[in-house]
Amino acid sequence: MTATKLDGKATLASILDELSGRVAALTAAGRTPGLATVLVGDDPGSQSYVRAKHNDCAKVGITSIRRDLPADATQADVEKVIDELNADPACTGYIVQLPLPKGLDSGAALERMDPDKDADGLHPTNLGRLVLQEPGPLPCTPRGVVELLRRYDVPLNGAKVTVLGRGVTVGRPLGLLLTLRSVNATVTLCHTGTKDVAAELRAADVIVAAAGVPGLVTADMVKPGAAVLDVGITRGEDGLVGDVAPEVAEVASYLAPVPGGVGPMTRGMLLTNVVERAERGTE
Ligand SMILES: Nc1nc(=O)c2c([nH]1)NC[C@@H]1CN(c3ccc(C(=O)N[C@@H](CCC(=O)O)C(=O)O)cc3)C=[N+]21
Ligand SMILES: [Mg+2]
Repeated sequence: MTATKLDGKATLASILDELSGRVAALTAAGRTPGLATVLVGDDPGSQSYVRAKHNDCAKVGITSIRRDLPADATQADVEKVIDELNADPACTGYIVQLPLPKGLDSGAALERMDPDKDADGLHPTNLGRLVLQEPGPLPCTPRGVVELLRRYDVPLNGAKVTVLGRGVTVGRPLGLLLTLRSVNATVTLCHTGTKDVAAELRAADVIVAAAGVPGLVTADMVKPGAAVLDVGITRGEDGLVGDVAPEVAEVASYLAPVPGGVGPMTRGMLLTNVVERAERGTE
């Protein structure tokens, strides 16, 4: 078997195309959405992600606002920018690019955001809304995983999904999203305390690997015909490396690779969150 690629790059292009029409309608009504990014420091990876997000905004007609702070910015500097964005009517939603430089408190920064402007869905209020199955912005990477599977007609209703990793941006919220009534998957969330990860993986119809350990998932751990989504990103000497070994493509039915899989979907869901917020209006 050679897996069908779950092509996040092509899917992002479709999503941006769909969003363009919705943004045009908002703009015609005088309500152009605006996405802001808060970037602290000069980590090249973070700079490139932020640049990509602004390029996406330009493609669909979302106004983009960049707030870049130097690496030696203080917590008070960051919080001042957050307060300004909370008050700025041109900013429909925004993100604080993570991780923040050492010494800054990202939890305190996130909590200071207006939860209704949280384009990432990572504010405690929005994570709480997800637990309670109340409407709100959904975390972008988990939403990207579910949306990518939906667009390729990979069933989740009743499926056994094994997630590797319990991080706050992917694993834990993904478990919550997959178990919503509207998705209806059965989830096993594996972490460093899991006794037999290979056995949990072999039982899965869908595997989502978000451990950040290069090559962790090998072909012998995958049930033939399973769908595998790689969300691990490690910056290696020759580019990005995922958690999934390349030979997994020989046993999986579908594979979302790194790069070109879930990463671009994360960006698509960020813009979707902003457009949805603009469509709802600000009350
Ligand atoms: N507040 C916040 N929100 C985030 O959503 C957030 C963050 N902080 N910090 C860092 C992580 C990482 N992340 C990615 C987004 C897009 C790609 C992406 O588009 N990747 C492409 C190419 C990447 C490349 O070539 O460098 C791909 O996988 O094909 C990857 C990773 C969002 N993050
Ligand atoms: Mg995001």
